[in-house]
Amino acid sequence: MAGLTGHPVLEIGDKFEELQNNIINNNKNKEVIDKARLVVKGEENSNNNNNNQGGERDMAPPTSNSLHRSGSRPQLDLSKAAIQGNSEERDPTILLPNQSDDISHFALDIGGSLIKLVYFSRHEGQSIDDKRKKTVKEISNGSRRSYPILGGRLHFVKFETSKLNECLDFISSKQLHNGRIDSHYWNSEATNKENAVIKATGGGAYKFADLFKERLGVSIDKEDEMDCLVAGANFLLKAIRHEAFTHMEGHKEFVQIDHNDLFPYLLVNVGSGVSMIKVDGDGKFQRVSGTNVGGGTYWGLGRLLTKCNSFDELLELSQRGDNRTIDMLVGDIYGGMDYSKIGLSASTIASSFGKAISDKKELEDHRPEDISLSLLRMISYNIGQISYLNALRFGLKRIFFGGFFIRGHAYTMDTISFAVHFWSQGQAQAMFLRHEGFLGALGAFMSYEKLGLDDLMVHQLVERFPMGAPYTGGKIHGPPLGNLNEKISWMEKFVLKGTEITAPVPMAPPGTTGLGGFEVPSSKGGTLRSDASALNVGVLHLVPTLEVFPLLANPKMYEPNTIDLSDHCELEYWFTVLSEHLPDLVDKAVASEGGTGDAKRRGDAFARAFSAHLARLMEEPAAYGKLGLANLLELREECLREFQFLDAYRSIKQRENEVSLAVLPDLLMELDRMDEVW
Ligand SMILES: Nc1ncnc2c1ncn2[C@@H]1O[C@H](COP(=O)(O)OP(=O)(O)OP(=O)(O)O)[C@@H](O)[C@H]1O
Ligand SMILES: CC(C)(CO)[C@@H](O)C(=O)NCCC(=O)O
Repeated sequence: MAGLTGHPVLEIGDKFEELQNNIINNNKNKEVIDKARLVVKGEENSNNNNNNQGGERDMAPPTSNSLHRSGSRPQLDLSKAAIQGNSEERDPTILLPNQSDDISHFALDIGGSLIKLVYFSRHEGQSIDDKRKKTVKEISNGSRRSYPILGGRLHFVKFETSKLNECLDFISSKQLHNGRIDSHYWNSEATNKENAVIKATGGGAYKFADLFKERLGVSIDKEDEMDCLVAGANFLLKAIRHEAFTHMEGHKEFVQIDHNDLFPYLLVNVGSGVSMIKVDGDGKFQRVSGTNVGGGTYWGLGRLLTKCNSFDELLELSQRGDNRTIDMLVGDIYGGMDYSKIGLSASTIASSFGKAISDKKELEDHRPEDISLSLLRMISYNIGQISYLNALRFGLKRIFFGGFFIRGHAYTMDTISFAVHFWSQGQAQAMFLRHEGFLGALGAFMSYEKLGLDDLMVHQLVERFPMGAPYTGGKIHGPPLGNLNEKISWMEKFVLKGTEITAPVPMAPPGTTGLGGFEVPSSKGGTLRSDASALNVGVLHLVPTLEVFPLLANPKMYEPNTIDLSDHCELEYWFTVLSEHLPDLVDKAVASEGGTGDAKRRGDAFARAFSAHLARLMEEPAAYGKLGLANLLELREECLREFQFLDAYRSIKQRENEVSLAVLPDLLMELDRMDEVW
């Protein structure tokens, strides 16, 4: 890996004030000030009057509008990216030598029902004092420029649009609108909100523009919703390994997309309303249809009919429902018989809600559970059917479904898949996306001129799940836990609650009777699991320098996970191995941190977090996407890192090193004494 040898390592800001003064005195423009803040380490001269050290530099008062506030948007330039220093390091610093500007930090999709937010953060621990925080110098045309080192994560968060204030508070609390989360140490002017512009799409980008200006002092740069949906979908399908999956009769299967054979496809975004878009390439698409019977209809009508207080409650109700009490089946009409001549079984729904009339029952005579299921089935099936008809119109074989109505919900996906399969007689395929509801927000995020994200390859994005993931089923994302202590107390709190905490369970596959007849979905647990923002979607780590082994015949299709845990025997075996080994690993981790009381507390919290992940995955192996042994081991490492165990085997290594060093002189002498034999 190219290590940029020969380029001196620079540090930020040491000569900022001095340069700034010079520049201001020289009446240069504000852009120069921004660039001048990145100064060569070791070249600080004695005239440097800047007393600021380390983090204090961040507090430098805003003096001008930063580059990323200007009309020309920032870029994340991944060209010539390389690892800085020792490439053997576990978490080596990534250099983006051609990265000059700050990058954008967040983008929004403000829909009729939900607000989706995607934001970027630098790798944890790269604080102002971090040794890894460096810049590189490049001399071109005789002028010196320095560049910050990037590498970071994409986070996904959602809020209800009716609770816009929660979203504004979140943005405020993380200072996203000030760009502070990442850029502050090389761009303190970011606190100047004047001219700050954020990208947003969805109707709310128009509707709430004034509110954003009022509350956060930022202007909204509106991006077209369809453009964003398509850009987001294309990015996910190309850059994320196993983003798409099929879901038939309770069985989930991840699909590896061939980049050269992606287009054309039909994208169906099931939000409050439904958009159907024929996608022919990057930026090449046509909205070919839509329907106003969508997620908003299910939630709106369902709320009126069942008095549910939340979408999740309504969805949960459906799990205990029996639609046969309310739907009119073919068998109800044909005296229990199939109408096989036209391919309809007795259990096929002939008319959704049809029995509500013939039984002459009032609303209160029906169980809310049955109403919810019937409604869910009606809407999902209808969407599947219309989608297929549009695919047929344009000869498309693949249909990708996104939007938060899907919500990773087994019954919804099975119903849509069934409709597509049934009407196309198996010729078309319904596929779902793990980042289902975030297409638009991702598209808006990527619309900051050129971020370089679209150039990322599958192996350069690694998805990780935070320690809280197994616990947060069904909840809309709240403010994240800030520091280590908060994380530990959070884990302790859950243990205190004891039996109330159960690992999330999947919804059992619905029974099907073929030919369109659906039986009651059976449910293992009373609670709806797998919330899309908290569980199915992790944090995407951008590792732009990762390269696959160059001699691979087909790097794009290379699968690093040689042990596939979708095989149940493998799964059980490895889960047992990892669970049994856990106490020993905790002991080693605690010892690696000196065995202090604090280390023990962190060790306990780690064990709890990792056990919760294991329990979650044992019940739903695909909860975090396709699962291989390598993912599981990486998950364990990530958990250790979350509780600040950098190397659980450190003390063992130390001991072994000491012992080795003690015998080294003797060994060398012995080698010296040996005759050279060639
Ligand atoms: N917690 C939730 N609260 C409300 N609706 C939810 C929730 N979770 C899932 N949904 C479903 O997701 C739908 C909204 O999906 P999505 O966020 O993709 O669309 P939107 O952008 O709000 O709508 P549109 O694109 O039509 O403006 C809702 O109509 C509802 O069916
Ligand atoms: C109006 C939008 C695009 C807003 O996201 C969406 O809700 C939608 O596609 N509704 C369906 C409208 C129709 O085509 O009938």
